[in-house]
Amino acid sequence: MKTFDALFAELTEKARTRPAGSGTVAALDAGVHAIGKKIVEEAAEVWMAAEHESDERAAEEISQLLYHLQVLMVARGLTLEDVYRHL
Ligand SMILES: N=c1c2ncn([C@@H]3O[C@H](COP(=O)(O)OP(=O)(O)OP(=O)(O)O)[C@@H](O)[C@H]3O)c2ncn1[C@@H]1O[C@H](COP(=O)(O)O)[C@@H](O)[C@H]1O
Repeated sequence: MKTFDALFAELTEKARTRPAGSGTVAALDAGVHAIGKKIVEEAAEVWMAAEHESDERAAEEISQLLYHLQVLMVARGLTLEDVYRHL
């Protein structure tokens, strides 16, 4: 099962190697503004799923929000340590 740290390593590598067909590369090319809008959209979907849908759907939406947060971190050049030291 993939962890938060493993996904971040994967996305960092995608940003470095820029493989064809990567949604992450496309998102990074779209920029921080577009990624930020996606985060807001996914956060709303998390809220709605948590309030109205199953545990499975809520977990799925949360995973998507975590993914888009990580894409924003990569876009800004932030590391896991940059975030973890605030936890
Ligand atoms: N975990 C994710 C992940 N979670 C969410 N998403 C993206 O976020 C979107 C969530 O979309 P919604 O369900 O809200 O659907 P949507 O609004 O119709 O989506 P879009 O039209 O906006 O693309 C998905 O379509 C994916 O584009 C993800 N994209 C990739 N990953 C993982 O990231 C890694 C790198 O992926 P690639 O860069 O695509 O190779 C792989 O391990 C993937 O499994």
